[in-house]
Amino acid sequence: MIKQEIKDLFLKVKNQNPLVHHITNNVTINDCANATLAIGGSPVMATSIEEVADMVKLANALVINFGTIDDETYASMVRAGQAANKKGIPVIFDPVGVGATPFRTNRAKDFLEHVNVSIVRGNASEVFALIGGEASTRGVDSGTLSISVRDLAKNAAAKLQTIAVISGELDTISNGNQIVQIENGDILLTRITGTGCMTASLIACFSGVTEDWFSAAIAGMSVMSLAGERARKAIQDNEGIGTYRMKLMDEIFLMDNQIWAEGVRLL
Ligand SMILES: Nc1ncnc2c1ncn2[C@@H]1O[C@H](COP(=O)(O)OP(=O)(O)OP(=O)(O)O)[C@@H](O)[C@H]1O
Ligand SMILES: Cc1ncsc1CCO
Ligand SMILES: [Mg+2]
Repeated sequence: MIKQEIKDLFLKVKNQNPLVHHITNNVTINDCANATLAIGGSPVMATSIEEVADMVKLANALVINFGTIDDETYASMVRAGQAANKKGIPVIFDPVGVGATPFRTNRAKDFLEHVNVSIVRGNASEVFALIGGEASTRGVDSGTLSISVRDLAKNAAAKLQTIAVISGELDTISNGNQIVQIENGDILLTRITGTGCMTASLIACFSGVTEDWFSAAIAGMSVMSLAGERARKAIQDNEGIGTYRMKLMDEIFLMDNQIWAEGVRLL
């Protein structure tokens, strides 16, 4: 059932070319723009508080990523988020590094008080920190956890009234009732920066063309993990993460409903 709905989303993205407004970090911003283009969306990255609300008026989805947050960018994020809520487009929040420093954790909590987030996408320790857990986020990378990822996804979705997407060895998506896990992935995805950030962009593309944001979240997350698995098979033994990064972008570009349906392993 969910699989058929997701299959239909690939063509919708390609036909509708959703505009995804990002306010994101300055490490992986270019990768996010290219991942958006590769799946069939249009990216725009605009940060000034003077224009973010106007840009949201044109957009089909909004990505907010805390990677290199500062006070000025944060104010723009709140303004853009509120404009997106008013318009009814999905807000995808990537709480990068939350749990690592009090500044990030406090700002993330403040953001959730001011903006209705449709989908939270993070690694396990970031999402755990977001719901008040004692997480061990190492900079922007996930640490160990004292709760199962299934419980974490379900609790986070219920507590934050959102869809929770937790990436990891098994990706876990919950809307508070249902839980879907994705078996695909490859450890090399953790050896290049921005695969999580790009996942949020992919989710935004899918959620910009449907009202079924749960399916959109599963679609975006599984495209990254399946593309990562396929990219590993596409590199030679004497090639490393430089080639892998390029192949990953190729596999996102090549992804369609058929490749997806044949390769995805949902639990
Ligand atoms: N142990 C693992 N084995 C296989 N795949 C993994 C593993 N850990 C993460 N992944 C995959 O890596 C991708 C990114 O997830 P990750 O949890 O590393 O995000 P992240 O920490 O937010 O990344 P970034 O901050 O660099 O953007 C996902 O597709 C996920 O399935
Ligand atoms: C490495 C890094 N530092 C801040 S944002 C970012 C990109 C991955 O999240
Ligand atoms: Mg991340």
